[in-house]
Amino acid sequence: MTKLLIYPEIDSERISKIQKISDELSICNAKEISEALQEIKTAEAFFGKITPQLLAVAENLKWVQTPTASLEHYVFPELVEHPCQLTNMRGLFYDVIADHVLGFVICFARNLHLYIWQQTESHWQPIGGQAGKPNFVTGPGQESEVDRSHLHLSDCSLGVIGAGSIGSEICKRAAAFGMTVYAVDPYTKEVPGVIDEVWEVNRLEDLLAVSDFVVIAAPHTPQTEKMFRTKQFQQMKSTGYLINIGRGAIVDLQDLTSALQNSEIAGAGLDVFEIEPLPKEHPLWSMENVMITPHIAAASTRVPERHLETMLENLRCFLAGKPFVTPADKRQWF
Ligand SMILES: NC(=O)C1=CN([C@@H]2O[C@H](COP(=O)(O)OP(=O)(O)OC[C@H]3O[C@@H](n4cnc5c(N)ncnc54)[C@H](O)[C@@H]3O)[C@@H](O)[C@H]2O)C=CC1
Ligand SMILES: O=C(O)C(=O)CO
Repeated sequence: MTKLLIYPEIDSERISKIQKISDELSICNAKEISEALQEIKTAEAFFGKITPQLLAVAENLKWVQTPTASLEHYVFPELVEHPCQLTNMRGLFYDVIADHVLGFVICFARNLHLYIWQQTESHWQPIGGQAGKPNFVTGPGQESEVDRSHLHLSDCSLGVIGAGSIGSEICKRAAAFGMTVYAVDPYTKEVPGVIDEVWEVNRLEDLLAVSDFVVIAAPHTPQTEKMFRTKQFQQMKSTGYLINIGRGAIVDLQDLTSALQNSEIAGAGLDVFEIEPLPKEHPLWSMENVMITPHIAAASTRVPERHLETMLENLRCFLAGKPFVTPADKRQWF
């Protein structure tokens, strides 16, 4: 028998699906920490939030599966040193988060976020153009200078930080809209059919300089923490937009706020924040060039079943002694 401890507890429907994997599996779905502390002594596998307290009494632990893709809240020094293997939930959210990002991009390109502010006041006001009239058509005697307040997406470029499962899907969708696409990543070398050469991370400055939309799709790691400070905002185009669906800790919130207040960048689409929930009094809430979603970019009807399937697939691998489908590096946090 192999013992799997689950803590915090999950619903009985998922438990019965897990149990179907093998008759040789004994599952403990612990409700209370006292029960988890007792049961982890003999468990070989753990699904949930491992803590130093739990790990300290685990005598037989070989595998820990986290319930999230990101690992910053799951990794601690004793776990790094422990011989157990760690798996995460990456690779489940690629399409839905890419859709969310393209939603931000299209709103900014077409000013939909601004028109929604106007709509709340029944205010009919074309943005940009001459005397409030957009000059998408020029006639005799009219000013022919191009009005750049509504962007043509296929003239725009998008740069992604982290071309993993989510990042590469963002690249594919942006390319389908005719955008020029760039990415930096320490491991991914190409995005098939879209980017022949993903740049090394030391070319971040180059990516920031050429991208109209800069998208963070990387994990929070010791290397990415505060990757975006004032210097990086100054390296972006002043007409550029930042979109962050990776992790809040990658962007210094104060520096981002100042960059927006000083018009160093044109706007931001944010799903994740250094402080969550974003405090009610934070100045970002009232900036009309900022779109905020409350860490829900992964919300979707399909994600729960993918979540369970990833867990089951890793469990099958564990029982069969095969390599996991989502192995994670405890030192690198992804
Ligand atoms: N907003 C939300 O609700 C959600 C956010 N996420 C975030 O998205 C992240 C990525 O998820 P997946 O694409 O599924 O993971 P993934 O593991 O497939 O991709 C991560 C990519 O980031 C790259 N990377 C690592 N260090 C980097 C660095 N220093 N600079 C640039 N790239 C770097 C990796 O090489 C990898 O290609 C997660 O770690 C999590 O933080 C994930 C799910 C939901
Ligand atoms: O899995 C993650 O890292 C998430 O942010 C889920 O929303």
